[in-house]
Amino acid sequence: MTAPLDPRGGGVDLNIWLGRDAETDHDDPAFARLAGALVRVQEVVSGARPPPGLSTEAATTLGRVADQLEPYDVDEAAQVAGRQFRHFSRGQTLLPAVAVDTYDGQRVDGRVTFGRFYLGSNGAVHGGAISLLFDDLLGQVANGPDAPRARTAYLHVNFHRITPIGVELSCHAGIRTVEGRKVHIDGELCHGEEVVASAEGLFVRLEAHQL
Ligand SMILES: CCCCCCCCCCCCCC(=O)SCCNC(=O)CCNC(=O)[C@H](O)C(C)(C)COP(=O)(O)OP(=O)(O)OC[C@H]1O[C@@H](n2cnc3c(N)ncnc32)[C@H](O)[C@@H]1OP(=O)(O)O
Repeated sequence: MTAPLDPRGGGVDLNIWLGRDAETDHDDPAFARLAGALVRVQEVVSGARPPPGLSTEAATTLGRVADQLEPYDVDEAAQVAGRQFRHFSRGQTLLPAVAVDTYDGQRVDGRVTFGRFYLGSNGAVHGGAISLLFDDLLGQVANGPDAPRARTAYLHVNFHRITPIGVELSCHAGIRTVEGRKVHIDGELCHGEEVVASAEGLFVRLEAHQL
C-alpha cells in the first residue's frame, strides 16, 4: 500500500480502510503528490498576508504551473483527481482529510481538522465545508463495499455550535435504516464531548440505467 500523503492525526482514509480497488488503473502516486502540494498551497494562501511583491511573484509562478498542466486536460473517464483511493481525500483537493479509526460496514468513526482554507469567519468553519464533509462521509458509508452505488437525495445539516478551525474534531456516520433503495444515514461532528453539527441524509441506490 502506498503511504498516505496527509496522515493528519494518524488513522487512514476510509477508502484505504475499505481497500477499494475497483479503479486501481487510475492509481497515480505522482498525481496524488501534486494534489497534496496544491492542498498545502490552498491552506497557506488562505492564512497568508504576503507583501504585494511576493503575491505578484507567487501568482506568476502559479500561472506558470497552470500553463504547464493545461495541455494535459482529459475527459472524466480518464481523470485521476478524486480516484486516488490509496490517498487521503482521493486526490480531490476540495475535501477535508478524514482519518478513520473504526469502520464496521454500518458505521464509521474518524477525525478531521479543518484548516484555514475552510474558514467561514470568526474562527468558525464555513457551513458549506461542514456539509461537504457530511456528504462525503455519509456518502462513503452509503457506497460501502458490495453495496450498489447510491446518490444523495437530500442532506439535512444542523449547526448546533461554532465549529472551530485548527482543532481536531471527531466525526461519525452510521446507517439508521435501509428501506428498499433508500438508505438513511446519520452523522455527527464533535468537539470533545460537544456535538457541533449533525446531519441526516437520504441516499438512493441507483438503478442500472442510472449508473
Ligand atoms: C470504487 C468506486 C467507489 C467510489 C465510491 C466513492 C464514494 C463517494 C462518496 C461521495 C458521495 C457524494 C454523493 C453525492 O454528492 S451525489 C451528488 C448529489 N446528488 C445528486 O446529484 C442526486 C440527484 N438526484 C437524483 O439523481 C435522483 O433524484 C435520485 C437518484 C436521488 C432519486 O431518483 P430516482 O428516480 O432514482 O428515484 P425516485 O425519485 O423514484 O425515488 C426513490 C425513492 O426515494 C424517495 N426520494 C427521492 N428523493 C427524495 C427526496 N429528496 N426526499 C425524500 N424522498 C426522496 C422517493 O420518494 C422514493 O421513495 P418511495 O416512494 O420508493 O418510498
